[in-house]
Amino acid sequence: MVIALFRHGLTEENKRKAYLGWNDSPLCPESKRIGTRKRYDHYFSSDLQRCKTTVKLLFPNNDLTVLQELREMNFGEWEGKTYDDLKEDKLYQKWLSDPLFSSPPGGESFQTFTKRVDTGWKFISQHIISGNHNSGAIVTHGGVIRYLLSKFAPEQRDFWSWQTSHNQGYELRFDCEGLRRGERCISLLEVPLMANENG
Ligand SMILES: Cc1cc2ncn([C@H]3O[C@H](COP(=O)(O)O)[C@@H](O)[C@H]3O)c2cc1C
Repeated sequence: MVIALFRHGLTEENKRKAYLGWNDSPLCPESKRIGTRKRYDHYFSSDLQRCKTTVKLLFPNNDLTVLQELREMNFGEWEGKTYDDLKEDKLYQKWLSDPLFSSPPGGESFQTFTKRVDTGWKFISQHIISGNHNSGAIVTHGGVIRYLLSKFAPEQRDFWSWQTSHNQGYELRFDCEGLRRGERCISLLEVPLMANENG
């Protein structure tokens, strides 16, 4: 069984390097030209528009389940702000030095974020297993992908060491029992996206 992870296309706020969690931002024109020939049995997307637009671009006309649990971490008062905007803020400095154990004001802690993503993952894995599907693809956010790779990639690496590009996804291959038991996957494959000739 394969579960693929794709990050949404580049947005205007990503370009500005602003914190973008539960706020949204339109995809840049260049990210609308991305495509893939890969196809999966079922598709899942974060409910934020940048992911819903991307899933339609990559996998048009397919069965889609939209899940709020697949959202990026909520950055609260820091949404839309950049490092330069925040660098003098004491709470921000504390979060940067210890992001797993402090949280943005009005936002989510890392623990709340990961618990929510775990709920989404459980739903997705049960959906794939009970539907006898061989594969599923998830279109979500950078932080969600990093967390899922730190938890399910064959090789144990921490959250920060994973790269999440807008131009490349990952396929995680599980055996059915391993997926059911929440174990790490058997193999991990990088899946480059390509420029869509129709774009
Ligand atoms: C713990 C944590 C620390 C982060 N630091 C930056 N981002 C990242 O989160 C967002 C990536 O989301 P998108 O894929 O929608 O562009 C970026 O705004 C970037 O700030 C983080 C995310 C998490 C979970």
